[in-house]
Amino acid sequence: MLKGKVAVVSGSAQGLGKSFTHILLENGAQVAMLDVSEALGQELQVQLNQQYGSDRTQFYKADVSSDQQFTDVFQKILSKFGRIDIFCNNAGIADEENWEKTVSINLSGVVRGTYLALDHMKKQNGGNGGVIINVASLAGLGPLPSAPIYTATKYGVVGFTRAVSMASQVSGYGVRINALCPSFVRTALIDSFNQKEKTGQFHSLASLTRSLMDKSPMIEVEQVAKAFLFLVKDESMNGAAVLVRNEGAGYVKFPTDVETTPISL
Ligand SMILES: NC(=O)C1=CN([C@@H]2O[C@H](COP(=O)(O)OP(=O)(O)OC[C@H]3O[C@@H](n4cnc5c(N)ncnc54)[C@H](O)[C@@H]3O)[C@@H](O)[C@H]2O)C=CC1
Ligand SMILES: CCCCCC(=O)CC/C=C/C=C/C=C/[C@@H](O)[C@@H](O)CCCC(=O)O
Repeated sequence: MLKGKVAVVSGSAQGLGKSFTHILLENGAQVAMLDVSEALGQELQVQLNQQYGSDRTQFYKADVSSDQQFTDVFQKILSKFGRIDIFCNNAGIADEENWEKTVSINLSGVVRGTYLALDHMKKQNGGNGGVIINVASLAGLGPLPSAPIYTATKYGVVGFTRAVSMASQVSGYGVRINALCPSFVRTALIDSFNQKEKTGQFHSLASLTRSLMDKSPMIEVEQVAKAFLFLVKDESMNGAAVLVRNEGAGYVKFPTDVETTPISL
């Protein structure tokens, strides 16, 4: 049970973030929801108040690519709930045309959220420790050719998570940091690969993405939420990247030595 724990989930107004919010509430936590979409966030807040009671959730509008907005909302959450134990950097987009925006949200937003959370949670600052979950993707483990920028941000999230989790452990922060890497999930974001204004110069590769989808059948948000909860609860998990596919979930075995084929120079 997570009773007495306070969680923050970014990008929680719909899709995966909404399912993470539900599973946290079902397990007893209080949840601060953060999203750039005020309409969807407020609508969800009303539903959750009816389902779980009015003291369990609070919605905050913020854009994770804005340092000012993220920091201000973080302070508001602390003022209301008094503590943060679980922090999920989930907000993300797939926009190859406006690629700098994709980097600002998918990678810089995750770094920003992780550092804000670490600063509050770490035992050296009087915090209680806790867990941070960064939402990457299968595209952070193997390339999605139609989306080089999306792929780069997700590789970045996996690399950042692995390094900062080690830094946290070695520094004795008492904060575990893990990455969640789902395959294709049935959410609004998945339509991005069909939209010319999002795919930009690689629109012609939509059929390649479709064939990858045929190989990795679509999963439902509830399947990913179970893996999310596992990473929240299992105290042995730090620096892990958990891949969630239709056939099941598992943590990635990264090589300790990089194998190379020699070349003559
Ligand atoms: N749907 C999929 O197939 C997969 C998604 N993911 C990742 O999961 C995460 C969630 O994606 P989905 O739920 O599928 O997408 P979604 O589009 O259903 O939900 C994303 C949410 O993030 C919010 N958001 C977008 N930009 C934001 C910003 N700048 N600041 C705050 N909130 C913002 C949106 O308003 C929306 O509510 C993303 O990081 C995505 O890359 C990873 C693997 C597979
Ligand atoms: C732009 C559309 C939104 C995409 C949202 C996702 O994050 C979906 C996840 C997609 C990733 C696909 C990656 C494919 C990788 C392949 O190169 C290959 O390495 C995958 C190997 C398959 C496996 O081991 O399951």
